[in-house]
Amino acid sequence: MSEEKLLEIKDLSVAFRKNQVTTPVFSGLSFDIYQGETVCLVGESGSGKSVTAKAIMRLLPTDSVSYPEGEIRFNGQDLLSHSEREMEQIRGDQIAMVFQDALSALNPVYTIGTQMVDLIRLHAKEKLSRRQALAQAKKLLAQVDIRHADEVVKQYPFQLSGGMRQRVMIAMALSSRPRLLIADEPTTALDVTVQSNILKLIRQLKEQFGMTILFITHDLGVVYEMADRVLVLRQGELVESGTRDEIFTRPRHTYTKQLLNSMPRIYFQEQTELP
Ligand SMILES: Nc1ncnc2c1ncn2[C@@H]1O[C@H](COP(=O)(O)OP(=O)(O)OP(=O)(O)O)[C@@H](O)[C@H]1O
Repeated sequence: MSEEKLLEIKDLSVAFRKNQVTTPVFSGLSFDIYQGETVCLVGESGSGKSVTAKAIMRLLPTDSVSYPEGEIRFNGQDLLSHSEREMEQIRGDQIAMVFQDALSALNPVYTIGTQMVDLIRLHAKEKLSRRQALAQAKKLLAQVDIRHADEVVKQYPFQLSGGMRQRVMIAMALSSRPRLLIADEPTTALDVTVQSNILKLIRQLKEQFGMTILFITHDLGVVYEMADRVLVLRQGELVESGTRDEIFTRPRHTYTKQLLNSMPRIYFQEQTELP
């Protein structure tokens, strides 16, 4: 991990507006993510994790959200002052996102191959033919351990299992070699074995490509497997942050302790690395 800050969030405030009533999600949220680390943002449902991710990507609905206030600096650039066009480039090339629900993120009427080829050509630095892009798509699928890429590119999203779809989403996210990957509950909908394989894959790809990861989850088991550092969010407030081992062995805040107490103890007894 380096000393260089890749993402700096300073005093970020987001509020939703409905029928002239403004409800804040958080106000004055601040945290940094350093180059090369995996930071897990953890908290119960409704605490503001997804809103944080969407604010970074500037994907919050503009009709119902008060314009986010504060600063979001990515690689030194202030994202909140970027035009939509500049953001499109950042989203495509430098920050990628993987969601929980791959089925709704993929287009149901196009094959995996067509969707990957279009995306790869869109973000390619030089002009690529469809054939060249298809070759790259198959390479990316191999990198996420999909062995029969020749068949998968011809399939539609609904024909793949949940785990396979999530691998495809990860392959698509990697296609532009992003510096930051935001993974929002990417394994929540998967069964335990598939979840564990996908988490392992994300860890391997991070090492291979030197990515920085913001990993959003409500599941402390996943945090334990993934995090270098942990941010604990409660009702829009960052109540505690620390290294993974600090959070798991010396939690300070009552809310963090409650979260840990709600985990099945057997989980941690099975982990051999726990100090
Ligand atoms: N489009 C929206 N309009 C109005 N309020 C919203 C909208 N999106 C989110 N919120 C509110 O913002 C708060 C934070 O939601 P968020 O989705 O970030 O929670 P979360 O921590 O990601 O929870 P979950 O794990 O359930 O997704 C919630 O109170 C939610 O109701």
